[in-house]
Amino acid sequence: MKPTLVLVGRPNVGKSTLFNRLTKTRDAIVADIPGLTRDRHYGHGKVGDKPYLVVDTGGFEPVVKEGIMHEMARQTLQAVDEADVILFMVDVRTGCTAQDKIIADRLRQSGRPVFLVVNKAEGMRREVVTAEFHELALGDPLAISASHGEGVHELVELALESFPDATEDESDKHPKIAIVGRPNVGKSTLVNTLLGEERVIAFDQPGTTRDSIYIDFERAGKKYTLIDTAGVRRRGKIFEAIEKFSVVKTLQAIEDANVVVLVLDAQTDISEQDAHMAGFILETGRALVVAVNKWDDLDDYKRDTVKREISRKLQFLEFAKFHYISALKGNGVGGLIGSVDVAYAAAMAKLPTPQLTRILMDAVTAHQPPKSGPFRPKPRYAHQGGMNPPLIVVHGSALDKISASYKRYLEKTFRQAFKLEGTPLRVQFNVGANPFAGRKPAPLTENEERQAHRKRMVGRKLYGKQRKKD
Ligand SMILES: Nc1nc2c(ncn2[C@@H]2O[C@H](COP(=O)(O)OP(=O)(O)OP(=O)(O)O)[C@@H](O)[C@H]2O)c(=O)[nH]1
Ligand SMILES: Nc1nc2c(ncn2[C@@H]2O[C@H](COP(=O)(O)OP(=O)(O)OP(=O)(O)O)[C@@H](O)[C@H]2O)c(=O)[nH]1
Repeated sequence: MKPTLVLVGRPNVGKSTLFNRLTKTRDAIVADIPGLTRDRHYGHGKVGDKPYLVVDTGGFEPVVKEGIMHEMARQTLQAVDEADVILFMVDVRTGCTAQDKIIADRLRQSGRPVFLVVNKAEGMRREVVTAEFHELALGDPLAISASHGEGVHELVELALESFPDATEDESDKHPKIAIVGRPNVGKSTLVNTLLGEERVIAFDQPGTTRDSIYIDFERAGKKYTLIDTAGVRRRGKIFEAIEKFSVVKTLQAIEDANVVVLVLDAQTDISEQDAHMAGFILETGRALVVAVNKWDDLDDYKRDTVKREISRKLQFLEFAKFHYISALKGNGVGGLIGSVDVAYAAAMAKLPTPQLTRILMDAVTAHQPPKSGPFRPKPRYAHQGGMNPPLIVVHGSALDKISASYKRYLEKTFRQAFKLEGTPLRVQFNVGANPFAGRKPAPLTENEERQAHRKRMVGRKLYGKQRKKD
């Protein structure tokens, strides 16, 4: 198990900035707006040979009794309880505040190891920076600058001193799932239901989930990593910067995932935004499972209407499996994960060249590519060019003359033959010079040999008949 560092502190002390530096990602939204980091935020990092996990918590306002701030405080406390090391951040520019003292008390009670981190101390003398924070009684304050990177490496080394070096064992061969969708469709509820605990704040207010978070979990003995994302929202005046960021983050999460779960809301119309997001998923080539959520509360008539609307507007997602679920009640969630497994397996499938070539040749025998002018395209063999999405590269001559419909025919044939469900599939034609020119052709399989022989015999007979006639 990797040690977990948890970043705690008032809003705006620089937790997201430090988080980014520790994980070397742009995962957290950094902006000068208090309370922006609204969710727990998980990342991986490494110092020397020691890997660690980092958790960024929302701004800790322990005195708030209700509403989202209260909810965040609850989440923070949960993270604190799970921490191996707590990095308690304070801000030298605001000095030691009453709130810092309340948090310090709470952290002392937790009994976890706490390092007191004084941030925004770039270019300042250490003694000056740390003096006033001794009163928090959490040991020697450590001065850093998260944004300039000063003192950060030393801080992490110190924090991880008592943890052993890594023995590289964790294999990453499990699905990374991004849960995406418009605000309020029920992403957080779905994540909660999947995890069986209230790890992500679910709130009835658009834009509750502002940052993406990465969560490892196990279900039925299988490992998964879940990426929960901020919803894509319409432009508003005040939060425009944040919204833009959220869109980017959704897109990044899709890129980062193997399998995307697109959540739709059955109780509102399929919007352009839904379709745009679906289009983007398709473009990235990620495997996809669609969750039509809030299926409870709908009568049969409405269900019919929704299904019809979906098949009309999202026709281009026909490769994906659709699940009609209630994240709130937990209905259909098991089946959804089943489809994630299937889609992941398809996205990562290994397609051996001999098998691909055989399927290709059978397809060509059954139905030849139509002539284009004087040319008849002649596919000869195929190999796999990539995964997630599976890419099949077809070689042969005059392949640039292959029609779109013939391409679709080949796609369909490969998809069926390898049972590739839930993932886009790309077929590409190599129209460049034939790398096998001048070489011996690939050896035929036994079956192909037999078929070729039969064809030759038939040809000879026909030719014989023709000659007799002549
Ligand atoms: N001068 C200086 N500014 C910093 C430093 N670290 C962070 N900041 C700035 O402080 C502001 C808040 O930083 P964030 O990382 O968003 O703070 P946070 O604690 O995650 O805030 P919440 O998301 O509100 O909880 C941003 O404007 C940062 O650029 C630093 O080391 N020096
Ligand atoms: N009836 C019904 N309501 C649901 C279901 N799933 C979620 N909701 C409700 O929909 C609202 C929004 O749910 P969230 O999980 O916060 O939605 P989200 O997509 O994470 O929203 P953002 O954080 O804004 O992006 C909440 O009031 C949920 O209780 C469901 O299956 N059925």
